[in-house]
Amino acid sequence: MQETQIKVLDRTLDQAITEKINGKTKPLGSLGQLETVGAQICRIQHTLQPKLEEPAILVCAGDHGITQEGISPFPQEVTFQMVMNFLAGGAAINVFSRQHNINLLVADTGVNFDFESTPQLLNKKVAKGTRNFAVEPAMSIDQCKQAMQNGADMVTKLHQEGTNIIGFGEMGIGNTTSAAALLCKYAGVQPEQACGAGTGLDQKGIQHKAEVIEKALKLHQAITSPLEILACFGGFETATICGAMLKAAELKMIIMVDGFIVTSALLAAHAMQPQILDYCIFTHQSNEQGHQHMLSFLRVNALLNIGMRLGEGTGAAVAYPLIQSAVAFINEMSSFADAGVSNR
Ligand SMILES: Cc1cc2ncn([C@H]3O[C@H](COP(=O)(O)O)[C@@H](O)[C@H]3O)c2cc1C
Ligand SMILES: O=C(O)c1cccnc1
Repeated sequence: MQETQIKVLDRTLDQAITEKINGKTKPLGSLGQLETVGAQICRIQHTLQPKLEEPAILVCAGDHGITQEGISPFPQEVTFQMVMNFLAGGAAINVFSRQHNINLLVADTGVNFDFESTPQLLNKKVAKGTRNFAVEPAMSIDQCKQAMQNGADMVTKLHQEGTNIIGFGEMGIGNTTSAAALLCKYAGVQPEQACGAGTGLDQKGIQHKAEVIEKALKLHQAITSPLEILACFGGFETATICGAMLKAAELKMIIMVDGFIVTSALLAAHAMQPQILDYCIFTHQSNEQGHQHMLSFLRVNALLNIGMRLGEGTGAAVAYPLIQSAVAFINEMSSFADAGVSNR
């Protein structure tokens, strides 16, 4: 993975941005988080006329050795079956991306299946699934770096094609366990707080998942560097998304952060380069309980909290119109002076 260097945002336009927003025909602050997001996009793009161009969502799929521990109610083959569903256009993320004209890309980052080669599926397979982190690190450092580089390459290409806003999605049976372990390591949260139902575990299942993580944390307690943590507990899709996010921020793209799994990839990226947060819009708060711990650790608020807990990038897709509204009001709304409306 080539080193990325994310710039801390230039804040010299901050006062002009605030004045522009406060000059609009509305009571101060009355557009709430749309104002915060609009200002953030102005800052990222260093302009008072922000633009969203060629929005994209990149869904990364990968399989997880940790499924051997019985931590998901669904069998591993659902990962490749859902990839087929993405390619056929029938998954939730297909529907919402079509609805909002978002360019949807799907990558095999490490699925345990031999797909027929098709231009619709980006082949970024590092291996056919990670190893079981209850026994050994999920991937080697080289594999982790390879996945991160693959993510960076895909983002670079999209950037060259004109994309300036990107969301990430994932598919990988077992990946809520991996994400929970990453949450424990990066944020110091306890397994019971980090674990949730995932695709639908009952209370006993959640307890078992927490125990699996607790044992794995003990086994790998010597591991402390951000990259080693990602390699030990992450998935190929998570590592790919981590590298992709780092590159997106370096290229000054807007990053739409989805739910629990995608935020676990961001925890890794944040541990490597904390300034990445300036480029992130948190689209929704997942109902997977650990997600609230991730958001509090990062000290951020999400735009939506509507009980979603699917992944695939669906939170990013459904929140995209709100981001469009944030940009539209900044560009199109009249000021008190233009409209002849009396200000206080
Ligand atoms: C049909 C189906 C579609 C999905 N789309 C996303 N996920 C989500 O659930 C999985 C993680 O949950 P766990 O850790 O409990 O296995 C991931 O693949 C995630 O993207 C799905 C899960 C299923 C079953
Ligand atoms: O919030 C998520 O990303 C999520 C939650 C449960 C299952 N899969 C994904």
